[in-house]
Amino acid sequence: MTDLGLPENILACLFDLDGVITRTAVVHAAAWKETFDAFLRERDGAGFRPFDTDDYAEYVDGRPRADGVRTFLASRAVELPEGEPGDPPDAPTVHGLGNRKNELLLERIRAGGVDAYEGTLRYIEAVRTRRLRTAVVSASANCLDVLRAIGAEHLFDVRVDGVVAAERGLPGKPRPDTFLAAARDLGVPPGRAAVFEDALAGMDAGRAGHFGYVVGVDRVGRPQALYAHGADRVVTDLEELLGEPGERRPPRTG
Ligand SMILES: O=P(O)(O)OC[C@H]1O[C@@H](O)[C@H](O)[C@@H](O)[C@@H]1O
Repeated sequence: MTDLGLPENILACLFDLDGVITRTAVVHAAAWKETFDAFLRERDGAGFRPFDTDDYAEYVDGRPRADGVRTFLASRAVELPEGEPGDPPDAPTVHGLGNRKNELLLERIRAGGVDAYEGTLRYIEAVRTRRLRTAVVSASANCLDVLRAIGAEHLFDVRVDGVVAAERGLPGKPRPDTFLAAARDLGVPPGRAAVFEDALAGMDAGRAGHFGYVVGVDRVGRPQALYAHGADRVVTDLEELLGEPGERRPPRTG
């Protein structure tokens, strides 16, 4: 292992955004809850079953926007027409619900700003100092704006986000294609790239792509779920990985 807590053969690090680099996973989750609860209340009346944190983790977190809508609604045996990407936010369609959520997300981001995980930024700086290559791999179409909000876009050699994936026709997480595309763009085989993810769908993508190492970032106290979905190692903050073997080395003499 290196002093980055990674196997020696790793040449590139592929970072998820929401929940790994920025404290935005909870903002997405809150916008989804408001969207789905309003939809379910209107459909099922006051006794509706609310969207909860398990629903978010299992059906929405890490997936592209429209896939999140489809996967959650399917879990409740609800079918909606697809509609069009430009549907208004009150349209009872997959894209309408997705657009409603995006409005609520952007309102929340405008009001509260975006915070980074400082430990992740320090880790990425250390990775780059050691001349490993870096990519951000996010399902979010808002990825570039969020990175710009924290002034971190220069930390990544490659970006494969919701916009890039749509342009290239890449299926999102839990499929491995966006991570594989990032590794390819960096010129590194998957077996020599490490994936850093907080979402179960992202873990599944890391496992399906046969990446060299998969780090689960546990922000919500569910390490077992991350291991069950393929993590090689689970940390609560990336800074835990810094300097690990170094700490165990005996002090130099002479
Ligand atoms: O709606 P956006 O910004 O394109 O994001 C898509 C998805 O991006 C993922 O990073 C989030 O975990 C999901 O909650 C979100 O739905």
